[in-house]
Amino acid sequence: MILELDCGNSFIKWRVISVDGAQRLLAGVVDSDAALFDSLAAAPELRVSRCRLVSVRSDAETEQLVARLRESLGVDAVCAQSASQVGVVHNGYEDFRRLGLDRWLAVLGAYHLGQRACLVVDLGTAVTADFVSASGMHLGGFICPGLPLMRDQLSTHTRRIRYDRQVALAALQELEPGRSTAEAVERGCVLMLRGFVAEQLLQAQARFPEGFEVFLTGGDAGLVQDVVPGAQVVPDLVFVGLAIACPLS
Ligand SMILES: Nc1ncnc2c1ncn2[C@@H]1O[C@H](COP(=O)(O)OP(=O)(O)O)[C@@H](O)[C@H]1O
Ligand SMILES: CC(C)(COP(=O)(O)O)[C@@H](O)C(=O)NCCC(=O)O
Ligand SMILES: [K+]
Repeated sequence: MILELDCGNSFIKWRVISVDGAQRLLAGVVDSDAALFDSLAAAPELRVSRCRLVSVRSDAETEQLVARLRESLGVDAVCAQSASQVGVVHNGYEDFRRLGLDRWLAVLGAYHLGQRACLVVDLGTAVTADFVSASGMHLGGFICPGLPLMRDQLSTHTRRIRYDRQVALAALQELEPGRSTAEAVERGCVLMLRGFVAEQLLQAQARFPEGFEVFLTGGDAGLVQDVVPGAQVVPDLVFVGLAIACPLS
């Protein structure tokens, strides 16, 4: 079995696949290393022989996780590294090492699945949009705060924006003008995300008149899905790219 990890700024997405990559056996989302090891310990008949991961966390945090994986599972995790090119896909950053590895893998995964120009939007702690041309040139992208950051900044920098988490979840049942603080903030922030995605779509239409695929991924992809009716929502997009960047021969 292969254990795959996508370590974002807020959550670790993990999954276990068969060695030939054909079957997805287990999967989960956890908010800490400790919770990851608890989930793995509770998994029935887990026999991990290989591990690969991508992390946008600090090198120290990533090294600590790799060490714990070695201790508890006896595997040496292969970590995705920055590259200026993988196959025909070229990294478009001035310094390719500065492009977030999750973005790079999502770009690789999207181009692999789409085989033509792509717009890739990843909605997590931060929201990122990346453009890839039909020939595989990554043209760069945009970064803005994601839903958790927008909502936290509002409560941190105001005195009276306060409401509880349960109320927040209920507020997103619809997007009518809010009639409570929770509704006004939650819906306002979701409309920011939706407006961002709509703008990226316009940019892709102008940049790729010959047509393009839109890929949405990340924990909040569902909140913007209907802004782009033809979009493919691929929760595992980073893992698709991880398998390409880190083949386990
Ligand atoms: N089941 C879930 N578990 C955790 N976060 C979720 C879930 N469903 C939606 N979300 C949303 O997804 C966001 C995290 O997305 P994710 O792509 O995991 O972020 P990151 O990669 O930055 O850690 C959360 O802030 C939350 O708004
Ligand atoms: C933009 C990000 C913070 C997104 O992280 P996430 O929301 O997935 O946790 C991450 O890709 C990152 O740290 N990037 C480095 C900066 C850059 O891509 O230019
Ligand atoms: K993201």
